[in-house]
Amino acid sequence: MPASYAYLGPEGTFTEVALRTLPEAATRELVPAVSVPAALDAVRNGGAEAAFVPIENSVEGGITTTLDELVAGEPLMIYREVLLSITFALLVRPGMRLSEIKTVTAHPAAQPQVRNWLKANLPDAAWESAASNADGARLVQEGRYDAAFAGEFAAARYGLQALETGIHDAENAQTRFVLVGKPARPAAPTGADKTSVVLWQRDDHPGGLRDLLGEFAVRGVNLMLLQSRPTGAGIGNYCFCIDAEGHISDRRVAEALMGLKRICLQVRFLGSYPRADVKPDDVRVPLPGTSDDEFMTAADWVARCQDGRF
Ligand SMILES: O=C(O)C(=O)Cc1ccccc1
Repeated sequence: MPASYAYLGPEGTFTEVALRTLPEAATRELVPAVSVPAALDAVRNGGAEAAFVPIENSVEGGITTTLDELVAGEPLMIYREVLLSITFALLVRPGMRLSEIKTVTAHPAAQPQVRNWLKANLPDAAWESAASNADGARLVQEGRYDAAFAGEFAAARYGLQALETGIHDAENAQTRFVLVGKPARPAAPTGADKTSVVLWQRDDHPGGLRDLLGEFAVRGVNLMLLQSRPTGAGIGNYCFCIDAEGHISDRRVAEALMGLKRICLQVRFLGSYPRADVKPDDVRVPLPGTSDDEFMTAADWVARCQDGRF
């Protein structure tokens, strides 16, 4: 039996479409999970080799269920990311008219992407959250709700009809998905990589967050995501999920992480993996003084000073 990837199901989610763009998915059994935690649990308990889940969208930011699952529990690591452009279709049972729709459903992350459309077209419809967009389609098929926002491709799978397609409040809305597995050696650097970490401050003091960000800034490491999440220890207690440009094997990234390890209460490494948004050729050159060579030359000079050989 081939190794399996768990994904946010049921069949017909955007997550499944994004997963199928990965070449390695073709050689795995793809197993739908009822939720993001269920998909990640399958990895933690050895039931699946990896899980594929949404983590961020360009309209609302981080998908908090996924971030919170990666922040806590047995450590997991991100190995790949996929970006997918998202537009929604309004799916109904055949024959249902727009004027008859009283309840609509979708994944909570879909709501900010269809809010204006709903206000203009179905201002009185009640919103009900579903475990995923395809699960919303399934619930419409069962007669639980009148309409679901989902991918147009989910219509056939659930015997539904698209009353409207191409629904998107924001142009170019994209969702980012990640392939998550148990910790192991990260993939080799490609030249266009991203490193994800979670940081917990050691103590609360003025400029505390600036101190954390400064570890990246002084080494010329650009940040791509900063999302605070409550630690659960009381109001005002947050950890920080950060995506930085570069790979942990880049000296400037490694040195930034060493700096953070020294000043943070805890640092959780979530992986270094190829960026889906650019190719190695399009990546900016490092700022002056932050290339691997320059870090190595400086380290070599210190070693020579320590030896009295400068
Ligand atoms: O994959 C899906 O269908 C989901 O339910 C997650 C999601 C939610 C909103 C936009 C893209 C993906």
